[in-house]
Amino acid sequence: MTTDLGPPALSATAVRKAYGDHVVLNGIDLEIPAGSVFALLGPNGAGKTTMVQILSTLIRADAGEMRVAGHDVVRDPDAVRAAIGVTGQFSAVDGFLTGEENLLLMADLHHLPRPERRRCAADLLARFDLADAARKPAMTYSGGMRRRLDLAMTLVGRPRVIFLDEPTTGLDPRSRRTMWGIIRRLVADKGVTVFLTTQYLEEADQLADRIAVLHQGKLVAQGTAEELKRQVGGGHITLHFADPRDHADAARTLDVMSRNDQALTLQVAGRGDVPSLRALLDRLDRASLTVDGLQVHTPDLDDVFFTLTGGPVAEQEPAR
Ligand SMILES: Nc1ncnc2c1ncn2[C@@H]1O[C@H](COP(=O)(O)OP(=O)(O)OP(=O)(O)O)[C@@H](O)[C@H]1O
Repeated sequence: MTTDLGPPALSATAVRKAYGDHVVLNGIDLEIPAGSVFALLGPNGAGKTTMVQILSTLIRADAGEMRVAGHDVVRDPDAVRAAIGVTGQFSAVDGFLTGEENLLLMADLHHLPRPERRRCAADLLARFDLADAARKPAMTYSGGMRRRLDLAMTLVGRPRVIFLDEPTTGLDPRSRRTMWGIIRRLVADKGVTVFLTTQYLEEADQLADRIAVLHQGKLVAQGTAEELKRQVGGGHITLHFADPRDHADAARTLDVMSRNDQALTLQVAGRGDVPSLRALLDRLDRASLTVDGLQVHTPDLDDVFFTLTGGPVAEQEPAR
């Protein structure tokens, strides 16, 4: 399908994949505009890697139509391979080679003209903050450096669509943020399309223009982070009381979602904006009840996942 923004960078219709009677993907439809970041969100075992492997021509789907960078995945896999880059859980980095050698090897594989090889390697090492470590064997790199090198190697071929399969799994929070910055710059500078898989709701929220939630072989929701959060409805406010009598009286006065008699807390529905907080506190004041403290909880993607799947983000077995 063609949109106002030109043909999508990636489209998929009714994609299905099963291993024996184990249905991993059960009718997946996707359309990703060029130059955007798309996040496929799901817990361990949801089928994210399987989807990436199918779209990047590594394995065949049982059914479905897919186009990547304008090419049919089944009929024209070579053209798809030439247009994409994939960094996955199994890195292409050779630990015995230095960062620079890894990049030069990649430049060789892509038949870059000789003078351009060194220029390309130097440029990528600088961009990915690896210049100081360029001459050290990759096996001495930290997890974050290795991921950055892996992504840099993918860029040597100037892909138009990049698949990042769980790019920050196992990284510490600081390395994760560095990686996020790199991914954002990649899209802003080069206009490439990023297909990202993640089990981190915050990562999808931070990076993606659009998010799809994969659960038991199906996409149970698609939209921007804001749209998904809206589906969950409002947030809630937790009120803390110091006096058990105030706690009990407030529980009778207010429309309470839940109460904790040990912690002396009450949860009430509400967006937590200033007028509704003022109204809530006025109501307690009029009843001469003293609130010790309060917390506002605005809905996040964790709530979305909980609402859509009826459970927390945890390892799951796809539908059989
Ligand atoms: N070659 C295979 N043969 C049989 N089952 C497989 C094969 N590859 C994957 N699976 C199963 O398909 C399901 C989806 O796996 P997949 O790796 O796509 O999930 P994922 O969402 O990427 O999870 P993770 O975050 O753990 O990588 C899992 O239950 C897995 O065991």
